[in-house]
Amino acid sequence: MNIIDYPDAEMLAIGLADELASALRTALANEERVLFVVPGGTTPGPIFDALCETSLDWDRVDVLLSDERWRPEVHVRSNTRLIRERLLTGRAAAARYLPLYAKAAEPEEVLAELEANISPVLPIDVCLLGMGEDMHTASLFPGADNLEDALARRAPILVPMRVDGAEEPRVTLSARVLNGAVAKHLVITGDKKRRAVERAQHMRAVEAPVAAVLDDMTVHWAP
Ligand SMILES: O=C1O[C@H](COP(=O)(O)O)[C@@H](O)[C@H](O)[C@H]1O
Repeated sequence: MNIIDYPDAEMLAIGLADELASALRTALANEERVLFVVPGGTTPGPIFDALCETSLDWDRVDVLLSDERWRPEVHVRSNTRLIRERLLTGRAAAARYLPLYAKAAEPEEVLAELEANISPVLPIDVCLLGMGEDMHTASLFPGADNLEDALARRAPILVPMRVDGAEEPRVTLSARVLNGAVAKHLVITGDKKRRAVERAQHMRAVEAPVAAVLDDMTVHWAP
């Protein structure tokens, strides 16, 4: 992995949005449609704010989350809600959104349907991921029930994930699918996450799931 340091979160948002826009333009120059994977959580909002007014052919971009919390779109914890409010607005409103949630009590009930929607647009062209201080990325959590399936060489596209302490079930892209991306970026802020990603490089993915996606990864960090 390669780490790019920014002086603060504002510079990170501007710099990373520029880098993502440039990666999307390169992909759009070579393909009719491109697949852009984005994280949820608390970190990426300002990056989306900077990116959504960028001039590019958004109507040829498919946007997909790295993972979703099993909540209706209107719920405050829904990652889709974040994407709709902060990324799919302004010029980027022309992009096509591919949901990782469908109305059902449990993700297993609709997993095949969600996968069928994603499968034709793979592989990922540009992938942005986040990471928690516990070294989870997407919804690949240490100690989660299906982590080994999601890390397997022949993993399915989507894996439902439950972990003690999480407020709801999750659905996540598997490590195999994330690693198929042409360009991989990880965004983190703060000293704890910086130390965590550096430690993860020397750990097994079952303990530090982010380790499964660090090959050829560009990490963007600000204090
Ligand atoms: O729960 C999640 O956490 C990670 C990290 O989120 P952050 O709030 O620490 O930035 C995020 O990448 C993932 O998409 C999300 O579902």
